[in-house]
Amino acid sequence: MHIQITFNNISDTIKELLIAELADIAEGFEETDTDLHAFFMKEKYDREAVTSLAALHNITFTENEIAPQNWNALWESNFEPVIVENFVGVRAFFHAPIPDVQHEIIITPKMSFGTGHHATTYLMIQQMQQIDFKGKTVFDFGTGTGILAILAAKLGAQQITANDIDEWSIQNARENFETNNVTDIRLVHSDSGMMAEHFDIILANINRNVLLENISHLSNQLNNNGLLILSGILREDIAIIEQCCKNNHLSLSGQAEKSNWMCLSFKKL
Ligand SMILES: C[S@@+](CC[C@H](N)C(=O)[O-])C[C@H]1O[C@@H](n2cnc3c(N)ncnc32)[C@H](O)[C@@H]1O
Repeated sequence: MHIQITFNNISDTIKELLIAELADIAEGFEETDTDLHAFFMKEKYDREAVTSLAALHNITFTENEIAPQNWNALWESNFEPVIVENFVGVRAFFHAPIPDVQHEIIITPKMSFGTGHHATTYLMIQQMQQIDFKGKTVFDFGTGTGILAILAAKLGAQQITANDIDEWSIQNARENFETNNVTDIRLVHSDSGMMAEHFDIILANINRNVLLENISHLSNQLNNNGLLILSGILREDIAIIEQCCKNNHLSLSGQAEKSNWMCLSFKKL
């Protein structure tokens, strides 16, 4: 059996926060006008985490055991194309091509995070539009579906490494690299931002705590004048992230916001 949690009567902002906070343990989400349903495999369900999130946001939830779901059918029914300005269009293979965008990315997300729907990915794509990737070495820390690594390849990056803690995401990213004809990206299954190589650009859309734990590794691996683009940060966490970056020779060079989520760019001094 699987578990379905329903968070009742919540705002769109709280829905977005919950989706991001539960992305690592939930198999999928379904939204209605007022509610959010989150689906879990029984062995991955963490009642304590769900209860403390509900208390944090001052909301209620109900919990039901349900028949096993077809997660593929769930994401297919939920996945609408995403367009980031006229720069990038993200769609599934069953959608029609998106006209008038510079780069099209085809994603089969299944259980991984990274379709551009979430503000944190959208902001990363927007920031990537400002950066010259041609001939650059790139590390995509926490690649999920591989969306950012695919975009870096399409923008002309020369050598790309992508990692994820989640074995399922590694398989899914590999599948998406093949679909998008960018198969020379190196994929690593690992649980930290520590790599042996140095990079010109590091992309990291994860969350506050994983970022704080890894900023010193990321900075050590960045070439001088290299760029670190961080997303997955809430507005109230800007100061702590900025201070940690400052302590690690990284100077804030840009920031963007969407739905209370921040994307911060840093330059290695
Ligand atoms: C918010 S998703 C971002 C996915 C994609 N890069 C995007 O921008 O949409 C974060 C990803 O980081 C992975 N992750 C979380 N903690 C990690 C860690 N300590 N080491 C490596 N990957 C991690 C998760 O499995 C998830 O796929």
